[in-house]
Formats: sequence, C-alpha cells, structure tokens
Amino acid sequence: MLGSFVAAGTFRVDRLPRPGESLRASAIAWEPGGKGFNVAAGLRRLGIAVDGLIPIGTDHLAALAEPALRRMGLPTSMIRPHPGSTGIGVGFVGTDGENCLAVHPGANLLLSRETVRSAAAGILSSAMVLAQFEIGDDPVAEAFAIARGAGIPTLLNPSPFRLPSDEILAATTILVLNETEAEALLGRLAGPAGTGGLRAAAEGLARALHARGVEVLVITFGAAGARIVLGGSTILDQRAYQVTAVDTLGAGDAFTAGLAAGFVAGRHWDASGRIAAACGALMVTRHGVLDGLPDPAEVGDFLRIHAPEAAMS
Ligand SMILES: OC[C@H]1O[C@H](O)[C@H](O)[C@@H]1O
Repeated sequence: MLGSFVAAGTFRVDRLPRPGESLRASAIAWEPGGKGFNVAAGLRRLGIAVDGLIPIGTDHLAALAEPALRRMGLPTSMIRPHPGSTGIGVGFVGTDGENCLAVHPGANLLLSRETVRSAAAGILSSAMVLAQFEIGDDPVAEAFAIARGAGIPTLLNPSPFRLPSDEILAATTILVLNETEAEALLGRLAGPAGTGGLRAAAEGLARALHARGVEVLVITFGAAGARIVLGGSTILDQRAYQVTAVDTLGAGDAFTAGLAAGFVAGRHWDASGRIAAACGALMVTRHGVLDGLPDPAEVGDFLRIHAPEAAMS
C-alpha cells in the first residue's frame, strides 16, 4: 500500500453546503484517515496482511499516525516522516449520508521514487500493490512499474482525480473509479458519454484503457451498484445491496478494500464484487470510517442475508 495519511475532520450537517453558504454543523468528528490508510485498515480488518509506505509530516498531527496504525493492526514501520505538514482532510456529511470533502495532501506529496525503490523488496513480495492519488505520480509510477514488471497486480483509485499518466496506466492492472472520476476520464480518453449514460459508456472506456495497459475497469455507482469490465469487453454488473445510508464517507475505500481482499484471496470477480459491495454497504450504515470497516464475519453475515445464493464462506 502506498500512502496516504491525513488527519480527517468530518462535520455533520443537515445538508451539504451550497457555494457561498455558511452552515452550522451539528457535530464534528476527528479521526485518522486518508484513502491509503483507510484501504490498508480495511484490508487488515478483512484479515489480509498489509505493508507499505505511509507518509506523515513533522508537525503535531504526525503523532496521530503511530497509534492509528497500531489500533488498526498495521505495522508502524510503514510510517515515513517528511519535513513539513501532515495531510489534512475536511469533509461534510448530510443527514441523507451524502458527503463531500477536500484534502490537503501535505507530506503525502513528498513520497519519492527513491523511497519507493528502497522498499522494492517489500513490493516484490506482495500479492498486490495499491495506490490512490492523495500522493504524487512518481511513487505510483515507480511502485507499479516494479510490481507489474514482476507480474504482481496493481490497483489504482485515482482520487482525488487527476488524469493518470500513460506511464501509470501502462502499469495499472485494476482501475477503480467512482462516477465523477469515470466521467472525467471518459471525457479525456473516449469522448463524452452518449445517451446511454456512463454505464453504457463503460465498455468504450474500458477498451480505451485496455489499449493503454489496464486489464480491469471498475466503476462504482453508489446506490446503483458497480460495473466491472474485464479485458476491455467482458461486463459484470454488481448490484448494490439495499441499506439505509447514514454516512457515505469512506464507502469507496471500504469497497476497494473488499475488492482487493477478494482478489488476493483468489476469488472470482463475481465474488470479489459481492464482497466489495457488502463492505461498501456496511460502511454507509455506520458513522465514521475506521469503526465502520467490516470484518469477514460481518461480511459473511451480510451476504447470507442480502445475497443468500452466494454468501462469503
Ligand atoms: O475516502 C475518504 C477519505 O478521504 C480523505 O482522505 C479522508 O481522510 C477520508 O477518510
């Protein structure tokens, strides 16, 4: 796992603020976060051994990292201090569970190719290498090239969105996008979605990505499920399980952890998609991120109820 770590503050509001509007929050919660840390914690909760690089700064917020990693059962040797500020995220969650957030990456952007190279032995002993875009392009490109060159699958969630470079796409096995990210990428690589919308355009986007090296495209549609396109052409649709959402923050991270956990356990994409959807669904029923990450027993119980034909054993 490459990055990221942030101190995350979440304001609970009646509804998300409009541009120019000031709202009073009914509550605020601070917890360690960052998409890299969240996915690492989610994988660990699912019983997967995790190692990697977690960048922090040298300010007072850096002290949050060690207890956070300990609490989630992650090795504290993952922590890499850099001079400057630790990343900070600020989010809003409305009473309908919807969220929006901004992240200042701070030290996460200081993770370098050299640091990644110094961890090459760890990369080469991994079952999968994962990254998101709360870190810079260089460490992602370096780690993915080392992994892919050795036949190790890689998973990228380019969030917050920027266009992945050709170097990164060429070394990406699995690309996980939400709707906003998929629309942005579609516009750049395959033209705007037609009348069938993003779901129908997923195959064209997957083909364009496949030509650049990406083997599997996953687009999440929140409460409308996910579409998985294998090899640029084979489509699997994963339905969303019906739950009452109270807080969607971290749902994408829980989904990614579930998908990766299924993949490294050697499960078929159908089963990995179900585990991912169950993790995302369980997460949105709970406030906060870290306490919402499900364990295998919770995923199994959930699937026995919501997908009895194919429960996780
Ligand atoms: O994906 C949600 C996460 O993104 C931001 O990094 C926040 O830390 C939050 O936990």
